[in-house]
Parts: sequence; structure tokens; C-alpha cells
Amino acid sequence: MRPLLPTTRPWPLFDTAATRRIEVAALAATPDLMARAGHAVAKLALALRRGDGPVWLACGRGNNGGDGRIAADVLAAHGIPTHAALQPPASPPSLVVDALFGIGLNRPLDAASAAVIEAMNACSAPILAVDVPSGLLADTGQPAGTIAGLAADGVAVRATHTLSLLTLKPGLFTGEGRALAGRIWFDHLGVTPAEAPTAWLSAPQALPASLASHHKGSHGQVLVVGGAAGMQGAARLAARAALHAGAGRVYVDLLAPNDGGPADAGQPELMCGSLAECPLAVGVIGCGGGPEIAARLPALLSALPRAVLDADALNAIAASAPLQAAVASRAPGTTVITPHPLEAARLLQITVQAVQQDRLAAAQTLARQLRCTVLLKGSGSVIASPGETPTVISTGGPALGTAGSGDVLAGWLGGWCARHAAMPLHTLACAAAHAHGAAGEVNHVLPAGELIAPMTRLL
Ligand SMILES: NC(=O)C1=CN([C@@H]2O[C@H](COP(=O)(O)OP(=O)(O)OC[C@H]3O[C@@H](n4cnc5c(N)ncnc54)[C@H](O)[C@@H]3O)[C@@H](O)[C@H]2O)[C@@H](O)CC1
Ligand SMILES: Nc1ncnc2c1ncn2[C@@H]1O[C@H](COP(=O)(O)OP(=O)(O)O)[C@@H](O)[C@H]1O
Repeated sequence: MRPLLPTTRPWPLFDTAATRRIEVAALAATPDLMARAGHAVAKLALALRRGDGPVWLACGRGNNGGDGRIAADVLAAHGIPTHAALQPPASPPSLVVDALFGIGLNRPLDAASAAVIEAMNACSAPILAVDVPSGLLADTGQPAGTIAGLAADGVAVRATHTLSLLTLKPGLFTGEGRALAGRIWFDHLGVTPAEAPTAWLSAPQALPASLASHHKGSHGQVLVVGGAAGMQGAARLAARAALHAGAGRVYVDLLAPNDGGPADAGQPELMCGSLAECPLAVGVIGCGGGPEIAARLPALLSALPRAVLDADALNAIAASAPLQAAVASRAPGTTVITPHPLEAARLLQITVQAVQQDRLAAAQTLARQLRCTVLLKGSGSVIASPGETPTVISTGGPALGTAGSGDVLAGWLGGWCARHAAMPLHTLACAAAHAHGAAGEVNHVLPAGELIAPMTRLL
């Protein structure tokens, strides 16, 4: 067994309902699923244990606890001291096995369960969560919360490792899932699901190479429209990203007066341009936009064949029913929106918390409403398009949490849309978000402009 990430292949993700159907179908042929699960947990526990202390297995009443109890028996048979109880052992454990709740968690935690979770989190030993960290909802990646009146909301096990069993669940990879699951392992227990996945987990995507005869005209054009007063940097970051992604020509239409100056003094390849001069370009619209972008959007939306809408373009659309109608009436497969959770909340007219409560559903609803591809950013970005199975991005990390990293993503995606004009936007959005996340997986501070070079190296 090896950790699942980074992955070179896409993985199917199954929500709780699908996992239960798969389990029922598999049990007929493979009645010993729980024994297999328990053995898999014990095997990983043996590898993860640090020191000679007992392995503390906190087992709940359901099948997740059943997996934990079988693991305890297997460990004991190997001569490992075990402590299968809801209270911590008297001496410091060498490993905590969280088998309190798995996919059966279906309501807020009571005080007793929250106390067990907090006791596990208080241990200095590594924590191996069985299937899903207890307290985390497997479908959404959000904590189930606690019953009213309990002080600590959002209580969940902060696992160092999670062993997902039978299927991989979406909630391990988006929202709080990435932060709570730690390193993810997977054992399919010998079962190959027959049903369609709820979502896909992204992998690197190879894009077609240029032919020897290709020239700048074959590599498409990008028109970046944005950069209101004081925010020109956002438009320039997007334009630089589009250039390095391989667009043949990149034009910038700054909303702030530029007085005949260069599009970007630090990147002489970038040109000043406007819709009138490049009506067939891929639009990257809204980066550093300001309210001025609203007046530009009707013409841009009706003319440009492909468009990536970000930042203030999205805020303008959220505030205007005619602009929403203009987006929704564009030809299918020609528009991507790249909201962060607050922008998605404005577009959906709900709260950020409601978006985050179910990121897959929020992205799919927006895709349906605006009839476009939606790249909902954040930990475990989600890409949804009408008629497509959504994708959860498996890369990324907090180094991306810096102003301008979204501009780089929008520009990069625009660059790929121009260069790979025959490829579907959904595929390109998944590929761009995956590459952007992979470039951002560093343990140091990464100013947004410095994302571009590693993204280029990942090509
Ligand atoms: N049956 C099998 O053969 C297999 C079982 N598996 C394991 O089984 C797990 C699912 O088992 P279950 O369906 O029994 O679910 P869980 O063990 O996750 O939890 C079930 C119990 O917890 C209760 N519960 C839910 N939320 C609660 C809350 N907030 N406070 C208190 N009680 C709460 C439920 O009413 C139910 O009684 C998987 O996550 C996985 O670990 C897997 O190993 C695959 C094979
Ligand atoms: N903790 C994180 N894990 C993964 N990705 C992150 C994290 N924090 C930020 N990001 C990514 O960084 C980018 C930020 O975009 P955005 O909020 O639009 O920034 P800006 O508007 O400043 O460019 C998004 O792609 C988002 O998914």
C-alpha cells in the first residue's frame, strides 16, 4: 500500500449512497468485507505506530467501530498492546486508531462523541482514521457540527492518516477534508464498483503537443480585460500566465488609463489591444476589474468565442439579471467561471457557509443555472459543467493563499483555451486547476507571479 497522492491517474469518488449500494452488491460475493477492512487497518497501523505504547482504538457502535475491533484483534495477535475503548489508555499511545464514525455519521455530534474526538486530537501520537475522520461528513468535506448548546462547533478528528475503505469519498478531498484527513491511503477491499462515480479526483492531464509547422496564429489569442486603477497587476499576472501557458498572442485591455504605455513593462511580449482589434480572442475577463467591468461585459459576452470570467466580472454578473442571462445564453461549452467561495455565494445568492457546506452541489447548481463550466476554487477545487461528472482537484495547498494566485489560474486557463481550441473547456479547466495546484504544493511563501515558472515546468 502507498499513499494515494500525488496521483498519476484519476480516481473515481463515490458518495455515501453510492458506497452503500456498492457494499450491498459486493457483500453477496464477498461476505468477509469487514474482516478485510479490519486487516487493512491493522496492517497500516503496524507501519504507522511510533514507539512501544499501546495502540488506542476508539471504536464506535457501527461498522466503522467493527473495522476497528477487528484491527484490534489482529494487532493483539501480533503481540501489539492494544486499548480498545472510548477513553484514552493510561500510558501514552503509540498510535490512535479513530474508528468512531465513518460514512454513517448523519447528524451533529453529541457531547460524549465530541469529547472522544477531542481526546484523540489531544494525543501526541499519530492518528489513523478508519475510512473518514470522525466528525467529517464523507460526502461534503464539512464537519457535521455538534448539537445545539455545545461550545465547540466543527469538532472533527485531525488525522495524520486516513485509510479509505471500499471506495474513495469526495469529502476527503474538498472543503475541510484535505486538512482533516492527513495522508490518504486506499484499500478497495478487492471490490470493483460497477456504478458511475459521483465525481472524479483529478490527475495530471497531457495536452496535445504542437506540430512542427505550428506558428503563433495556430496558438490562438487571448484578450485580458481588467486592471482597474490600482489593480493593473492582476490583469498583468493573468496576461503573463496566458503567455507562459502558450497562447500565440496575448493582448491586455487595461481599464485604468495607460497613457500609451506598454501593456506590461516587465513582459514585453504582451501587447495592448481591445475587443475591436481581437474579436476572436479567448477573453480572460475581470481580473482586477473594478465596477467598470460591468459596462464592458455585454459586448464581450456577445462577441468573444471563448471566455474565462473571474473576480469582478463575477461580482458584476451576480448583481445583474441581464448579465446572468447573457452568460447563460452563450453557446454551450464556451464559458468558464472561476469563483472563489464568496464569489460563488454572491452568484447563488446564498452564504459562503452554504457554499462550503456542499461544494460539489454548489458548483453543479451554478453550472446548471449559468449553463457554463464552473471552477469553484478553494481547498479541493471543484469543476462542474452541464452534463459532466464533476471533478475534485487533488492538488493545491495553502501556499496558494496569496493575492493574485487566482489571476494566474484564470490567465493560464485562458492561455490553454487559446492554444488548445479543439479541447473541451471542462477538460482544460480540470487540467489547469490541477497544474496550478501542483505548482502551489510547496512549504514556503510563493508570491503569485512565481507560480508561473513551476507551472511551465509541469507542462
Ligand atoms: N459492512 C462492511 O462490510 C463494511 C463496512 N465498512 C465500514 O463501515 C462504515 C459504515 O458503517 P455504519 O453504516 O455502521 O456507520 P458508522 O460506523 O459510521 O456509524 C454508525 C452509527 O452511528 C450513528 N450515528 C451517526 N451520527 C451520529 C452522531 N452524530 N452521534 C452519535 N451517533 C451517530 C448512526 O445512527 C449509526 O448507528 C464505513 O465507514 C466503514 O468503516 C467498510 O469497512 C466496508 C466494509
Ligand atoms: N489552502 C488552499 N488549498 C488549495 N488551494 C488554495 C488554498 N488557498 C488558496 N487556494 C487557491 O488559490 C487561488 C486563489 O484564488 P483567488 O481567491 O481568486 O485569489 P486572487 O483573487 O487574489 O487571485 C485559488 O485557485 C484557490 O483554489
